[in-house]
Amino acid sequence: MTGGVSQGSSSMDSTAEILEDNLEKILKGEGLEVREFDSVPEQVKPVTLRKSVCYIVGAVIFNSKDEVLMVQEAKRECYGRWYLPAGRMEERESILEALQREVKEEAGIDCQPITLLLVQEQGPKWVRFVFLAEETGGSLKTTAEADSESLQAQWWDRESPLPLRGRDILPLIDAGIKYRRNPWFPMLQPVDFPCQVICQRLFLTFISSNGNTDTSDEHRLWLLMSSNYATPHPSLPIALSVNAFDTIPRAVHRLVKECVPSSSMHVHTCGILGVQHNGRIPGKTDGVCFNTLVLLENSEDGAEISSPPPLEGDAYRWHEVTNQSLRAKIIQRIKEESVLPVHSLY
Ligand SMILES: C[C@@](O)(CCOP(=O)(O)OP(=O)(O)O)CC(=O)O
Ligand SMILES: [Mg+2]
Repeated sequence: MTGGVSQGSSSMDSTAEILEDNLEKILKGEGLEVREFDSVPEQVKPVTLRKSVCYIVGAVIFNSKDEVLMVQEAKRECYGRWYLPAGRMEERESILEALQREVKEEAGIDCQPITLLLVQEQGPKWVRFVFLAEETGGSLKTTAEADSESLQAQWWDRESPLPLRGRDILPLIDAGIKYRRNPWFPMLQPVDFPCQVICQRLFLTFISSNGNTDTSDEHRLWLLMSSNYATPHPSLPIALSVNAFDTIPRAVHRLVKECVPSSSMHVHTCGILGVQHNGRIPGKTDGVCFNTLVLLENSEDGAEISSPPPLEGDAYRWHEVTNQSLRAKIIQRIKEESVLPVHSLY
């Protein structure tokens, strides 16, 4: 969260307004600067592409006959087998530039992203950004154009037999079909914000449960806020991935464990609201900030809970969202799971 610090009641309103504006931005998939590490640069080791982090992009592209674009691999270890156009990001690339480069190199096709479809991760050492994209030009790579990137590209009807490099692409294709039939979350593109680490900005919510009623306007909703003084305004907490295997849920659980002593709480990582990356300066902006929607639930079924669990220490506090429209939006995203899925492969 950015902006000046203000004092007094009127400025309290401006603080609340700025906070609500920032929450709305995150909900819309927009980005916010990550300023939390500005005051403690020594505590944070920037990540470096292809050394401490590896990002992969993959494209699910359909033609008018609902066939999916596939490329035949030229690599020795998977020679002649078929896969989605996919590959590792290179230095100074944005995520979208990597997507378009890989599809062009491997399939000969120009493409535009429709939306991020899925993020798969095993911690910073392996993060795969899967896109639903559409063909905008170029021409299918033929065997006469075979090179080290691929042997050729073809449209696959998804039924005829095809020797695959890996069956891991089948659920990715299914996700593309499902999204085209029923876009269950708003289209989402990465946004250009520099970040030196891999972290999650937690949109961590707690919803009061008053027994059995299910009308959203009867629920109260709180967000966990950080009292981090490096940022001029109340800000959402940032969970840092601290090693190569630190997946998003692990980093989230660790932060919650730090501040919520209550053991009857279940932490549900709902999914991703936004992806912030820049990548322009190797070793300085190779990080990604995932704006992540998390729900803290009381694990005792049916318990009537009217307020969030107490917090340990003063690093965090609960902020009740009293703006009814904003509250309803947040509750709707949670109930409908209307977020970019993140599959954390342990
Ligand atoms: C890494 C994959 O998702 C496939 C994409 O990477 P490539 O092996 O095709 O890399 P490039 O040579 O850059 O195209 C498979 C995996 O196991 O991670
Ligand atoms: Mg590849």
